[in-house]
Amino acid sequence: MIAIKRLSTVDADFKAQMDALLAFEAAADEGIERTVAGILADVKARGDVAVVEYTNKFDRLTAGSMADLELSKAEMQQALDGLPADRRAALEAAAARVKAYHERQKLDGWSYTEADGTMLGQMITPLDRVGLYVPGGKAAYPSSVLMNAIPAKVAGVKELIMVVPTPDGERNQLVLAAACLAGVDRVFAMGGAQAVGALAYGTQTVPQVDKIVGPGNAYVATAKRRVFGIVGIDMVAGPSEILVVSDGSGNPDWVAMDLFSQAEHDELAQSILICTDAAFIEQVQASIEKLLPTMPRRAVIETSLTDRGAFILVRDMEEAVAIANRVAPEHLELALADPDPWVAKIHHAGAIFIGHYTSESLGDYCAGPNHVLPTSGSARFSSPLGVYDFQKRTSLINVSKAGAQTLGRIASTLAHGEGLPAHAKSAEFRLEG
Ligand SMILES: NC(=O)c1ccc[n+]([C@@H]2O[C@H](COP(=O)([O-])OP(=O)(O)OC[C@H]3O[C@@H](n4cnc5c(N)ncnc54)[C@H](O)[C@@H]3O)[C@@H](O)[C@H]2O)c1
Ligand SMILES: N[C@H](CO)Cc1c[nH]c[nH+]1
Ligand SMILES: [Zn+2]
Repeated sequence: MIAIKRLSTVDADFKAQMDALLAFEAAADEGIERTVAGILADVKARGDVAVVEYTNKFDRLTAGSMADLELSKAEMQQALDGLPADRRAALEAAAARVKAYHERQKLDGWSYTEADGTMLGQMITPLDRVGLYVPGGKAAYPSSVLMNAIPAKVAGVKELIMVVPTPDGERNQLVLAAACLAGVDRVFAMGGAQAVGALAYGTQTVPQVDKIVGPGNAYVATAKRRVFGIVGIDMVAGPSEILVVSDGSGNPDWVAMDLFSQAEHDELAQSILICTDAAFIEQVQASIEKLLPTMPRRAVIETSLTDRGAFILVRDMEEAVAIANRVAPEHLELALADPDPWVAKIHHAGAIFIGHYTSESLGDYCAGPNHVLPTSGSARFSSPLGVYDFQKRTSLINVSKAGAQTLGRIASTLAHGEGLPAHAKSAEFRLEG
């Protein structure tokens, strides 16, 4: 039997068990921190040479220089042109849906003018150049190309630099086709902390970007955290997570497969079922036993489920919702007979999948919302990747002569209060009489 942790809210030590289940924080692991710090320092010091060395080592390549790692526009176009018709149609359909959703997110500037003629406002500008991290270690992610690039394009970012690891030199054609379709400007076949370092510091070949976005494993998430400040980052989007809230309605096979769908990403992924019905938990366990042997990625799924998965039995839906908010999962499925009343009670989740027909996997590919989502509880303070991540706000202030009289007096008084006389004088010089 696959040994998945069993928790129940009636257990005396339930809170401690929950803390242990969630305490695991791969991106903060000391060993990973040390490795990533070393790689970043080396990339900063030696640029291209270090990036090529680490890429050869971790992705088992034999690149002689950075030129060997940059993909040409022609190669991307060939990948798009060479796609089988069904794949191209699926890619285009997903891209169109993602674009339509994200176009609604675009922020517009605004301004207003006061009675004395003073104008105040906010101007929105796109970022100049962004780095898109597309994961590629354990699986290939053409969908992540679309999720990263389309909102950047909608925002009007001028230059998109994509990095993607190509283990053993395997260049995934769907990934390249997606990059071509989405209008990515340059693509480098590199990943991990070395790719994040190259984008953050710039190298002889890789241009320094203003912001790095996109999901990745614990090395990528740790590297993004460490370069924050030199460049912007979107969020901590690490190993995938799913939390299914069930009332015992629905099909246990569907729930089992939904748990697998995130577990198959990574041994460090986390799949949790919260259920009000003990008998249904047993049915899901039986479905897991039945379905797991059929899964090509069963080894990854089994490790993820046994190391990080859990079944949590709750007394009622109020408890289920409270625990879901405590977990703040990347993906939350409400596998309920009547889900709608519970949606507004969820305050912390990257994305909510409502009702039995909304499998999380539809959101991964083509529903429209972004699949780059906050993990490790960071949905408490972070949002899905969106157009707003690629836009900046700048304040606009145009004070009229009359406005300078009113504001000048207020500013002068406060500046004297702060002991900053130059500030006071600068305002007072503009006062009349
Ligand atoms: N949160 C989200 O929105 C989201 C979306 C898609 C995928 N994901 C997650 O992204 C992750 C993708 O991970 P992946 O591994 O497939 O690809 P990845 O591209 O994130 O990582 C691969 C790279 O990690 C580096 N690396 C691996 N082992 C290393 C080591 N021992 N030392 C130093 N560097 C090392 C290598 O440079 C390698 O190229 C998964 O955890 C998946 O769940 C998250
Ligand atoms: N579930 C991932 C986000 O955690 C996204 C993805 C891409 N492909 C399949 N799944
Ligand atoms: Zn997924």
